[in-house]
Amino acid sequence: MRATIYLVFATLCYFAFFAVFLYFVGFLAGLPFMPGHIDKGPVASPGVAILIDLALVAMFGIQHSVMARKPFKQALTRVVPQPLERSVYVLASSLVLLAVMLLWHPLPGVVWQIEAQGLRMTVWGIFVFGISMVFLSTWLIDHFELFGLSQPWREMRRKPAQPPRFRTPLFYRFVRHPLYLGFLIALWAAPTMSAGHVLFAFGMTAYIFIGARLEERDLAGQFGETYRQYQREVGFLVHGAGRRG
Ligand SMILES: C[S@@+](CC[C@H](N)C(=O)[O-])C[C@H]1O[C@@H](n2cnc3c(N)ncnc32)[C@H](O)[C@@H]1O
Repeated sequence: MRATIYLVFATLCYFAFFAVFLYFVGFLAGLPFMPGHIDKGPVASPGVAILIDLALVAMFGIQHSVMARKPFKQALTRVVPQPLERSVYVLASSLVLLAVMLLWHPLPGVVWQIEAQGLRMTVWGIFVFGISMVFLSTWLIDHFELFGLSQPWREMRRKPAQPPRFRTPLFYRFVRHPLYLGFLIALWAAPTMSAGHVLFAFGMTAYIFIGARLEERDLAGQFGETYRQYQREVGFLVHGAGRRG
């Protein structure tokens, strides 16, 4: 019964994540039918809007970075059952991302606008490619493990917890962070780029670089020489660039 409740909770967290992820795609794309998006939302003077938006991005970065670290996970499992630790992280991340999007204050002003229809469509194609790369990368690592469903499923089937596995399929043979690369592509591939969109893209780009460095420190600790060898052979975000000697 307890294991079933865990699985139900984890499934709810998973669908919450999925809904927020879809909303994020629409937010970033500025879909006009959305109640709010990167260029539509609460109005404030530019100075106030910038401060609020920077605080939101910082909140996202801090929550992600702190909750993903081992000491926090260990502390969390003192109050949350081990099989639900990942689901709680997924739920917290989804809620924080939702808050960022709902509280986001658009900034007026266009930084660039592509006029040619063909070129606009090409940039939209690149955006879709970036989002697809994010989604596909989750499956390459282990989608259900990453989003906290495998853990309670194993508990229900009375299987032992599995240690993390290091994987390098497909994209991971060319760059160490394809999922983050997909995000970066989607953040910057905009046919019309507003000042607010640039602020969001800059903030998230900074977080991605910091987050990836922290993640690599953990991965090197977990997988030792195997990961350090991978760092020497495979580029950081671009094939052949950012290898660590
Ligand atoms: C949101 S994913 C991002 C993965 C990677 N940074 C990327 O951009 O593709 C973060 C999780 O993936 C795990 N991870 C990163 N690289 C991995 C690899 N090559 N094999 C298995 N797990 C990996 C990390 O330990 C972390 O739990």
